[in-house]
Amino acid sequence: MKIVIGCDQGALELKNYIKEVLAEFTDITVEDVGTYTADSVDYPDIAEKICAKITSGEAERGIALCGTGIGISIACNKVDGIRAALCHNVFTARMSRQHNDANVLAMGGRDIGFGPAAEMVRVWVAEEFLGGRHKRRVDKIMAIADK
Ligand SMILES: O=C(CO)[C@H](O)[C@H](O)[C@H](O)COP(=O)(O)O
Repeated sequence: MKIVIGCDQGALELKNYIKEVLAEFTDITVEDVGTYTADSVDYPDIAEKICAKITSGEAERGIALCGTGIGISIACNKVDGIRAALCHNVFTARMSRQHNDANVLAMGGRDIGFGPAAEMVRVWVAEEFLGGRHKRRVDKIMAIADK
């Protein structure tokens, strides 16, 4: 599985740490679309880069990070085909995969500590979508864009 990861200046350290966590997985490749320095950038630009990799099929999933995770998750969810979940703990990270088939995990670098973030990422990359009644609901979410 290929995962695309990106952040703004509010989550640069968290992004670099998460890349170390993802390196534990031999079956995961990571593409970092920035930002790469502490200089201020606009998180919607990063969100667009992340989502483009997913909608083009270059990456299966994404991890999107800003100070709170709020702005970048809002931006990602403007892109058709993206289901970005702003998660705060292992439970929400797990549910975002099992029930929502989230293809983007959003977190806040000024919110989540490195330890909890590592556990969330490990769970999120491993969990599968449960389908069934959840597929019906996810299908309804995705159909909203066509209305
Ligand atoms: O978008 C956000 C809030 O939803 C993020 O937290 C941003 O990282 C934050 O707004 C950036 O703030 P900064 O003061 O420009 O670093």
